[in-house]
Amino acid sequence: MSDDEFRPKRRRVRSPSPPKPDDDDDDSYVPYVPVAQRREEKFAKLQSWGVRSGRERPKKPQDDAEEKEQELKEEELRREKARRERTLLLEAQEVHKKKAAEDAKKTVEEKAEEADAEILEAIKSRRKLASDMELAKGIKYTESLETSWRPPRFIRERTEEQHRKLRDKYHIIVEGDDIPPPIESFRDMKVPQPILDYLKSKKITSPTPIQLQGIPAAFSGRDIIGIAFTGSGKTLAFCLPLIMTALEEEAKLPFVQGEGPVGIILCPSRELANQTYENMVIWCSELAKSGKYPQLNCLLCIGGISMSEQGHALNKGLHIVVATPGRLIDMLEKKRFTFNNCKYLCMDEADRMIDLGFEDDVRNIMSFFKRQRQTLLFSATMPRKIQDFARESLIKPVLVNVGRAGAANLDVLQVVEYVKQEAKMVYLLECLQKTPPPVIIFSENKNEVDDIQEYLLLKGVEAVAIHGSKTQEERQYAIKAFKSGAKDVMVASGVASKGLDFNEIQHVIIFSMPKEIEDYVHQIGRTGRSGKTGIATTFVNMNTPEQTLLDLKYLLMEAGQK
Ligand SMILES: Nc1ncnc2c1ncn2[C@@H]1O[C@H](COP(=O)(O)OP(=O)(O)OP(=O)(O)O)[C@@H](O)[C@H]1O
Repeated sequence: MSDDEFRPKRRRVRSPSPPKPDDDDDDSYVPYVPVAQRREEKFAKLQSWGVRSGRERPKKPQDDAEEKEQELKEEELRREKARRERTLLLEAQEVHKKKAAEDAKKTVEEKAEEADAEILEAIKSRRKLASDMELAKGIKYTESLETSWRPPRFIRERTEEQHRKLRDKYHIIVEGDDIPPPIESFRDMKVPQPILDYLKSKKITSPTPIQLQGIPAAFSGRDIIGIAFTGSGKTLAFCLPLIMTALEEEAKLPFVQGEGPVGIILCPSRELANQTYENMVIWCSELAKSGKYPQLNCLLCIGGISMSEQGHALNKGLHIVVATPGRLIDMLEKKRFTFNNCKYLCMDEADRMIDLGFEDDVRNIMSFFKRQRQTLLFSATMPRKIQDFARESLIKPVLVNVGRAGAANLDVLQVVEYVKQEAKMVYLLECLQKTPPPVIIFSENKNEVDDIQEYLLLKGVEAVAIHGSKTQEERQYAIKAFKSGAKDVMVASGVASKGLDFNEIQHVIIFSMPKEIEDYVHQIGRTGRSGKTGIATTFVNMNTPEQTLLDLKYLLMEAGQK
């Protein structure tokens, strides 16, 4: 008998099956098995015969079935995990191999340079606006998204010099490569007729400077950083391109339930989201009413409203979502809809979205995108560091700047008054006499907002209040009452009212000066909208920080104010 034939018999000794009686002398060989192991084997054997330790309850057959099922499930999970790990490993190996092949071709200097760039890139990418997936896979898009839109021939035939002259005429500053031409009429931009008719009915007949350059750039599929003073019509500039994209996608293949959205507009506050959503709904219904365009479905995705109210929008193909970050993430995580077909992302008040607290949320939202998107960042103010950062995160962006970023609207007369802290309330009443209503009063502090409202109500002034701690209903009621003219004065905290478009505000009173000058610009921007003039009165005193006063001084000088 050879050695090979001999060994398996030896191993059999350890097997739980009893030795065969006719086994010959091979069986007399019993290798040493440590006590602990023997004990374990004995225990296992007893268990397989159904004997259990006293502490364990006797098992019922259904327990066994459950246990088996559990085991199967665990096994399946283990296998799934192993499969995933193997795929990741293979991918990593593939990337590594490719990189090694590329590296072999490079000189030492090139490699050193690349290493430096990588370190810099790693630092920057911590704050990049790209999705984690893109960052992880090193995906870098270099070309803007293609759209079917082209400017009319007569505009395409104009020279660069003619475009420049037109931009100068409207004080539009642009930066970027191959900038699409400015277009002076909505019709020449090929805006659908039903929307043209609707805009005309609202006395919106020719585009504002930000629209004139921003819309052609956005229609061309370009990423945009759009900066234009408050009340200059930015909303239309970023909503119309999304409508056009949605129409184009719907024409290719109509959306059915579970598909969409095509694009998303992110806003920093519920009120702003609500306002933009309402505009979107009107424009889309004008299109559908005409019978020449399909119905585009919009969803408002903000905290404080129940999703069942919005259920109807999810029962059909979804085209447009207007959202605040928190609720949007919630909906995406719950898979109420996906970004599989989403190719348009616009952030309103983008500087605030990136700078203040929302950054992680924004990055989280980015991680849901599965394909290249067109990204648009709009705001009245855009600090340089955010501009630079945004520029790096976008693809071949076009920067459109109407008036210096952060500059105040020149249609607002800015008055700054020294008012002692304890005299503010009383002076406020006097100040309200400067103009007829409607008037907005801003304070940075929620309690102060409540105190001012209470004081005004006591003095017989019809005032409503809005700040972050009010419920959604209270906030909506206040906005509605003020917009409709039922209330003369709105007292508001800066954050809650940013970007809101109220009709013909005569006077903005800044009861307590915000620390950031950008917030001041947004607040005074509630008046002097769409070409009308307004007054802003700001109270300052010993409590106002010196830096804030200096910023204010430069802003006033720049705006040519006293
Ligand atoms: N081309 C236009 N001609 C006349 N009015 C317009 C035009 N475009 C928009 N408007 C009107 O101007 C007002 C302000 O527009 P919008 O709210 O878009 O300003 P904004 O630039 O977004 O301001 P903010 O920075 O405060 O959010 C709206 O009532 C809008 O209907």
